[in-house]
Parts: sequence; C-alpha cells; structure tokens
Amino acid sequence: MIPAQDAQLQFWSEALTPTDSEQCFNDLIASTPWRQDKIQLFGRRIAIPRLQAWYGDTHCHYSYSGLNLAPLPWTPQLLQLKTRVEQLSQHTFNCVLLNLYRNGSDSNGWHSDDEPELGEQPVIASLSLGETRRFKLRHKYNKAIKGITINLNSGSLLVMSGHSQSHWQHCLPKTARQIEPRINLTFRNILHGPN
Ligand SMILES: O=C(O)CCC(=O)C(=O)O
Ligand SMILES: [Fe+2]
Repeated sequence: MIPAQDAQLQFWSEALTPTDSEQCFNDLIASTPWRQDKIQLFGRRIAIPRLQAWYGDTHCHYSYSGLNLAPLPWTPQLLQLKTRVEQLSQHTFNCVLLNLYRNGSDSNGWHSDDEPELGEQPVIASLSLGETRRFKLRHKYNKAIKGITINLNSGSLLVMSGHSQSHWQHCLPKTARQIEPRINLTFRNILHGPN
C-alpha cells in the first residue's frame, strides 16, 4: 500500500518474475498490432506520443478525446496476464489498454481515467514490462497535498482505486535519458451499457 490522501494505491514490485516479464515483453512487442492514433486536442489532430492497442470483451468500446475503438479479442497471453492481475488485485477486468513507449520521447500527459463507463470509483490495474519509467500523481484540488512519484519497474503492478481517478491525475513524463522501450498494460472494467 502506498500512502496517499483521497486515493488508494497498491503496489507489487514483482507481480511477474523477471523471466516471465522478459518473455511477455518480447512476445507483446512483436505480436501486438500497435497503432498510433490521432486525437483531437484544442481543435487540432495530434498523434499521441506512444503506440497503443485495445483488447477486451466485445462490448468494451474505448472512447476518449473523440476516438472510439472496438476491442481486439483476448489472446491467450493477455488472458493469462489478466488472471494474474485479478488474483493479486482481487478485482475482475474486462478490457486492457496496451501502451508502447518506444523511447524517452514517448510519454503520457496528465489525465485521470474517469470516463463515465468506468463507473464512480474505477479500479485500474497497471502492469509494466521493459524499461523502468517514472509515474507521477498529483492531487486535482488540494495543492497542499504532495505529489507522488513511483518507479514502475518491469514486472511491477500498480492498482489505483478509491478516489484515485476522481481526486488525482497521473502522467508518465518524457525523459532525456537514452532508454529502452516499455510496455504498460492498464486493465480496466467497463460497465455494461443498456445494450
Ligand atoms: O504507462 C503508464 O504507466 C500509464 C498509462 C496510463 O495512465 C493510461 O493508459 O491511462
Ligand atoms: Fe491513465
């Protein structure tokens, strides 16, 4: 448990063994149909600074910043990782977003994963593979609360729940260091709509 006001953060540095982490990283980087989507930002279309892929149950459409992605069907490998993450977190998930940060110029800007289809207090389980990157959190409303930095190493699992999305934002900053690629998988649970 990482102490934080208005947020629930749980961290496992070795959710996967180093051997499993390396094998998963190598498989995923080669076999995933990575795409670089463009999003609408301040009225302009901008390529996001990383590659992504979206998998999940058939009803799990992913929408953000004017983008709507249909999920790819689960692969045996991703189902295996999902089972491991569910076992540790004690939560179930029906979709996963894969991010590939090719080098230090790839990043993820400040945001909360607070789309309505994730529910009031989303549980997001973030599994990291490959290069260690710095993950930052900041409180949205109370500037007196100190920010948090977590080094997400290969094989680590960070679970954000409670008010982590409604009260906090997170990001993965760029770095000037010469570094290797990193893959991140955020397991999520999209609530069933009326359909
Ligand atoms: O790469 C990470 O560790 C963070 C990914 C993330 O915040 C997201 O996909 O919403
Ligand atoms: Fe996020």
